[in-house]
Amino acid sequence: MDYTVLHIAVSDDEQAEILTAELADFPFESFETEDGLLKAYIPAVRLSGCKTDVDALLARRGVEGRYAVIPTQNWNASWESDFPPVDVEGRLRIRAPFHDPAPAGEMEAVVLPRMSFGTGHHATTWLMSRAVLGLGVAGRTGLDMGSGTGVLAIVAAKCGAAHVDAVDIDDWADENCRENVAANGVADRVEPMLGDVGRIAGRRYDFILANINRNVLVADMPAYAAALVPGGDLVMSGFLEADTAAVTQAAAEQGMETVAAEIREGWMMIRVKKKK
Ligand SMILES: C[S@@+](CC[C@H](N)C(=O)[O-])C[C@H]1O[C@@H](n2cnc3c(N)ncnc32)[C@H](O)[C@@H]1O
Repeated sequence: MDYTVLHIAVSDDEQAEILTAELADFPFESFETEDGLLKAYIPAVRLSGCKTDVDALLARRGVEGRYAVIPTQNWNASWESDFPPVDVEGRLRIRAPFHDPAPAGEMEAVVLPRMSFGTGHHATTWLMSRAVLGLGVAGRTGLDMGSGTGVLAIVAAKCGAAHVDAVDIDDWADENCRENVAANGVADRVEPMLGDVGRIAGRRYDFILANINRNVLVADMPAYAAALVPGGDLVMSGFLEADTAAVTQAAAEQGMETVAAEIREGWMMIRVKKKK
């Protein structure tokens, strides 16, 4: 698959973070910032459907973007050289199949090298993964909304969750999630589903994981609250510190109180609980 990379010159990390958060509303799958340059990667076939809106966003923000096509390449080789396994406090290793297995006693999630979000290298995935480790999901039923590679659903299943629905709006992410769920031997407990919040109508969950973005989280909050059992946990990330109030307020309006909040590299993770 060909990818297009959008290059944007940024003045500082804060500007890079704001642009990243806004571009994450489009089907960009991966971001990196290096030497004052933000690079945002999108499957070439998906750019035409959003290029006008992306260009309008760049104009609003007063920055210029340069697009370049990256021909299909061996992402396996690229990952092997570029990405070490991700360590979550010695308790979880998120790795590709070509990395060494985790030491005995350490949990691992194997993510096949593709361009969908959720390799563990992004601060939000790291925060969410660590939250899952401490959530007490064993025997409970959960939802991973915006599942990307499926990494959070896989970690939840490996922590003993009875069943996890893994929902993503992106057909390519859904396909990648299916591969990863099978590769991790959790296909009996993780059910990948293509779609958006409409897919969870009528379903009930003990916990919900949602690493998406501020706008989707706020818009879908009533559906999350309706699907959560009383006393259930909703863990969210994908938004910046400045957006915390908007997300916690939307949760409070649906009868969910904030019980934990953490920040990593400017990105937030909060856990809210539905009142009993
Ligand atoms: C930031 S990634 C998170 C991936 C993974 N859960 C993780 O923690 O690394 C967000 C994912 O949400 C998906 N997404 C975006 N909008 C969505 C929506 N309205 N409903 C479901 N999924 C959505 C994207 O396709 C993307 O795979």
